Formats: sequence, structure tokens, C-alpha cells
Amino acid sequence: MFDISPQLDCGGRVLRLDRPRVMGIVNVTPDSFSDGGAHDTVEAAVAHGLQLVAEGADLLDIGGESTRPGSAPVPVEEELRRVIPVIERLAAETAVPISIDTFKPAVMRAAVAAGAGMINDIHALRQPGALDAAADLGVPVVLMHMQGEPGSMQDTPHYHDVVAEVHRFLTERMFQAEMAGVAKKHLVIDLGFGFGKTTEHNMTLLARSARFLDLGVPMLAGLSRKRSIGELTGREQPRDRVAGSVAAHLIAAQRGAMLLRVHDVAATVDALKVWAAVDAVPMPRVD
Ligand SMILES: Nc1nc2ncc(COP(=O)(O)OP(=O)(O)O)nc2c(=O)[nH]1
Repeated sequence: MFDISPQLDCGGRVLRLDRPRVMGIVNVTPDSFSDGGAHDTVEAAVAHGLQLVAEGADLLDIGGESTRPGSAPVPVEEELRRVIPVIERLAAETAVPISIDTFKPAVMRAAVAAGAGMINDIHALRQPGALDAAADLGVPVVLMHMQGEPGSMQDTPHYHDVVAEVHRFLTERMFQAEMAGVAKKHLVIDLGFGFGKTTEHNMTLLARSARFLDLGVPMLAGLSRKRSIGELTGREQPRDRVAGSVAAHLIAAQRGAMLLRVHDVAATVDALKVWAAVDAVPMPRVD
């Protein structure tokens, strides 16, 4: 139906998109909303990344700056200090693609030089220099929708039609990326759950996420342990939101997401195995 690329070439490490793939989150931050401080040393972050691969993660997403609502910006030198040693070690010690979760061009460039094979940019390459960096680096890049800035995005999110507005934004960012020289085969889109959106906005986007398949590129879904899951389930603590997160990501996969960005890899991998077994059952013949 849509000629979505069957794989992503992540700096020589190929990620086949024959089934939904699990992106394990490694936050090397003191203040990430769900696991801040748990892995904020090189050793702890590397150990956590290796653990996620052992649990079945198909790729890892390394982040050095929390983007939770109300988060404070991190200087580029500090972000580099946090993530580069971790990327170097994980790129050497595991064979899965490594993604860098950053919107700073300097961090993108240093991370790819250190062994990252994908850029995950919550600002969709809108920072000065980011489009050129992505074009120069020639690796897949995730373009995510955000309304506003992390510091204030959850104050009063408002849309006339959230699906149409997010679709328009991603269409425009894809156009800008391709005009700057980023190959379409390297583009991934992300609806940006929780980034300037109420729970109602998030659930509307999740329900209609198949609407975005006409953009012709893989879609990433990131709902893991987020506030909306907490609101729907009554689970105050992010670590208690595993079941709700797995349910949301299974729905995202069923509606076309090919990359699932999660904290709880083992639970997500298990859920996808059950889904795959059911999905493999041939449709009844219609004579
Ligand atoms: N592409 C993409 N990247 C993201 N990066 C961070 C977070 C926020 O989650 P987390 O990393 O767990 O928390 P924090 O930003 O506090 O480190 N969510 C997304 C997302 O939904 N999509």
C-alpha cells in the first residue's frame, strides 16, 4: 500500500523492518522523568544498555538531556560528557544500532563519530545547523512532533485538529529534511506523544496513527511510562506503568508503528511475540 523502506541502514548496522522493532531507552541523566539517576554513570548506563539488548532490544536510544515537561536545558559540553563515553562503549560491546537522542547538531556529529548510527531529534531538525548535520551524517533520523518547548509545552496544549496539525508538521519537516539533502530512506516520523499534548490528544493520535502511513516512512511510537498512561491507569509512579505502556505500544504496532521506544524491553518483546503468533494465522479463504 505504501512503499515504506523494509530496513534502516544505521551507519552499517542494518535494522530490518520486517516486524515492529524495540528501541530500548538508556537515559544518562540525573533527572529523566521515569528513570532519572538510575543510569547516570558510564558504567551504569553501559550495563543497562547491555541488559536491554539481552532482553531483546533491537536498538538502543542514548539520551543525555531530559525532555520531560518542565525540564531544564543541558549545556552541549555536559551532554557530550554524558553520552559520548556510553556510545563508544555500547557501540563496541553490542551489535545493535545505537541512536542518539539529541537536538544539538554538535552532539549529533560527535555521537555518530563515536559509533551512533541513528539520530533521534525531538525538535525534528529545527535547531540551527541540525538539517546540515543530518544531511552530512547520512544516518536515519527521527523527526518528532512537539508543540512548544519542554519547559512549558504541557501548560495549555491546544489544537483545532490534532491529527491534521501533526500530519502537516511532519509533512513539512520531511520536506525540509529532503530539501537539505537527507535521503527519504533515512526518515522516520514520530507523533510525539506527551510533547505538548493532553491525554485526549495522545489517545486521538494513537487511535488514528495509521493516518500517518501515507507519509511513506517508518513511524516510531514513544508512550513508555508517560503521564497519559498514568492518568488512564491511576498509576502515580512511572515504574508502575508497564502494563499500560505495553498495551499502548501493542496498539501502536497494530496501527503501523515499526519502532517502539520503551523502558520495559522484556515486557514489550513478550507482548509482540504473542501478537506475532496471532498475526501469523492465515486469513480464512474466501471462496
Ligand atoms: N523520538 C522520541 N524521542 C523521545 N525522547 C524522550 C522522550 C521522553 O521520555 P524519556 O526519555 O523516558 O524521559 P526524559 O525525556 O525525561 O529522559 N520521549 C521521546 C519520544 O516519545 N519520541
